Amino acid sequence: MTRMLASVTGPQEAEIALAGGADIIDVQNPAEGAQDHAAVIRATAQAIGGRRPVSALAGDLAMPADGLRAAVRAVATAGADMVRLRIVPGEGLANRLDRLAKAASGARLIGVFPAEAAPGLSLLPALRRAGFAGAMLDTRDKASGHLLDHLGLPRLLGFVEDCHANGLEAGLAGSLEPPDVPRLLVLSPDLLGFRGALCGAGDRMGPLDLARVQAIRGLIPPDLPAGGDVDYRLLAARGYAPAATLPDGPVDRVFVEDLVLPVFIGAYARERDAPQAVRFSVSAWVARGGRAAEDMRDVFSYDLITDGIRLLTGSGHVGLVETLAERIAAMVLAHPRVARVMVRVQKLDTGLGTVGVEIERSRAAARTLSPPLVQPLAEAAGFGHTRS
Ligand SMILES: O=C[C@H](O)COP(=O)(O)O
Repeated sequence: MTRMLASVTGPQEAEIALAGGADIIDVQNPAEGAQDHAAVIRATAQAIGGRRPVSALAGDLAMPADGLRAAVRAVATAGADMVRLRIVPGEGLANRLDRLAKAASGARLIGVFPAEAAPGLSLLPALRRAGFAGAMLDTRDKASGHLLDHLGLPRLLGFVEDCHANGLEAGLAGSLEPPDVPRLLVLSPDLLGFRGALCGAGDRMGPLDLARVQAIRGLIPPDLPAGGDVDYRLLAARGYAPAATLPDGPVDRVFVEDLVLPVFIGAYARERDAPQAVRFSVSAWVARGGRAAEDMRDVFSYDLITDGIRLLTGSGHVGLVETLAERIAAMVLAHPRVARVMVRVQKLDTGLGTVGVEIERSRAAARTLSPPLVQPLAEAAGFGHTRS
């Protein structure tokens, strides 16, 4: 399950976030330098009254040890259930983790890595040993771009997997927008964090907007009730659909044409030394959700195809174009809304003209789409250990 964190400036916005369905209320002054951060946290926690967990930033891990512990204690005693600490790149950070959990007195500690710097994942085991509950990636400089501008899908998948391997929850944030949500849900993070996308005109300095909170909420499927009614429109954002929509409903062809990427591919020894240009074209015949497409919840995003290709080609050398084409087809068919897929893989640098293979694969008629519907794409496609 992925939870939605909404950053708010105080009690008033907290109520809007709550009404819009946010799972975690994060107290954060987007202008920084809040006059009395602890007082705002206390007022927000009191207003929320336990209806949702409250989170708040306490400071930087680089702060002097005594000051850091005091900041963690102040935020926790003000009522935060989750205390976020920025992790700035640098040596000796592990030494600063001592006694932080005690200072947090029961609140869950979350380390926030800046997405702009190559995140120092070697610190994850130390975070776990120090009693942290999770780690997040977030952009520190909000003018520097979106999370995905700084780190590609393979790196983000690696972050989520490394967190989980260390027993930590994994969070992702950084000027996320609605089209980012289905792409990131595929990675199965425990948390997606938002501020700018929830504010009027997408300006994180502006006031929280209920309709925008609801729009983001609608893209993140809530926990599935066991055997209860499921809103499949929500699941569609994650690429899932009820069995009833296949194979009889209307079908759209979602396509990617002529995506060219450098790929380590080929059976010759020399083809292991350098990547070569490979062109990808993919068509996916996708069951419509039974209504006209109005927003991201109604579509199977072509981003899911391009992201999957990037993840697959970033996972090491592949011997044959046929192997790569099969993996891409399996990856696309891992989305239950996809009934049929065509994959064309063309090598452009062989000196023999354009060579390659084109395959078509269909969902086996016998394959059911019964629950569990929510299965990470990365896992379903068998590339859960990729790195770039
Ligand atoms: O963790 C949540 C942050 O407040 C995200 O803020 P942002 O969406 O404006 O980057």
